[in-house]
Amino acid sequence: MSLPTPVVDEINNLLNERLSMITSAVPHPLLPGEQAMPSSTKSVLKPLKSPIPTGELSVIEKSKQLAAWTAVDQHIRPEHRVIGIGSGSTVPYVVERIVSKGAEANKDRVFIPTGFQSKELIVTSGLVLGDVDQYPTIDVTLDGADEVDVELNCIKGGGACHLREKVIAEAANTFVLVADYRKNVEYLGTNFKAGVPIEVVPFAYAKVLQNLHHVLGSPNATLRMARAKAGPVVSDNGNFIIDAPFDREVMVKPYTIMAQIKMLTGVVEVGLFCHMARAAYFGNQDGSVTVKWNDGKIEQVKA
Ligand SMILES: O=C[C@H](O)[C@H](O)[C@H](O)COP(=O)(O)O
Repeated sequence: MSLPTPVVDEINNLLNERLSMITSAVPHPLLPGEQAMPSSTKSVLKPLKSPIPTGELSVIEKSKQLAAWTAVDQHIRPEHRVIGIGSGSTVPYVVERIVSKGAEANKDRVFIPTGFQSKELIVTSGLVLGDVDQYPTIDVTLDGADEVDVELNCIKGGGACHLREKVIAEAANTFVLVADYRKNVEYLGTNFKAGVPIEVVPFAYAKVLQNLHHVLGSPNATLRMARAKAGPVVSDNGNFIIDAPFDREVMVKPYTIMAQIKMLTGVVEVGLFCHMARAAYFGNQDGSVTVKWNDGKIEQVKA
């Protein structure tokens, strides 16, 4: 049964009137049970804040900044939504560059930290914080390194963050390293003499040390001690860190020694990242950036 034409017209007029009120944002009396709309539905973007204090940078800091800025410009694309933020002294420049793109560019993005330091960087810059358990797939992760060899294997963990860093690196479709020129070496252990950082559960540290000394050939492996606290460094995961130096003939095959260390019971993670990085960016003293790719290509980028 159809309604008479005057009734249909009446209903249509009422609907059109109500629609024009809504679209022209004219407030209308509330219906029973209806809630008032917020006065504006437009989200207000808070300004972001750079983590880098203003002032002149030393040559090394400038090199870190160049590497970080170039890597951000080349690897964070507008469509990227989930970004991993690594740890160390080069990463603040990564965040600085991301922040410089503005609140609008970053408003739909979430940033995944590799530890306490990067979490603080993300939060204090005004970026949105997420975690890898919410975002197990990351578009791109940018991180520092203690040293990087010709095949882009690297030592990480100088700041005891390598367990989370490896998880965030593995979760990323693209993992990119940023560092200054001192980290660009032929084989690992060239300038970084402290050894391979190894995160161990506290209960097992003495046994792991014994194995490193007598089985794996690192007689000088030591438990990392804290500087402003009595006792050992405790990682963000509540574990201890051992630093294990190895001879050159061992370090030229980092994957082999990484696998051997990882097999020791009590070891949580080893600070050797092998065959993981897509590219490594090294800022140079002359203001250029050396970019090494995982296919062996090397580029020089002028600032
Ligand atoms: O645990 C710390 C991390 O692996 C760092 O990314 C690494 O130590 C490099 O740090 P930096 O950029 O300060 O040399």
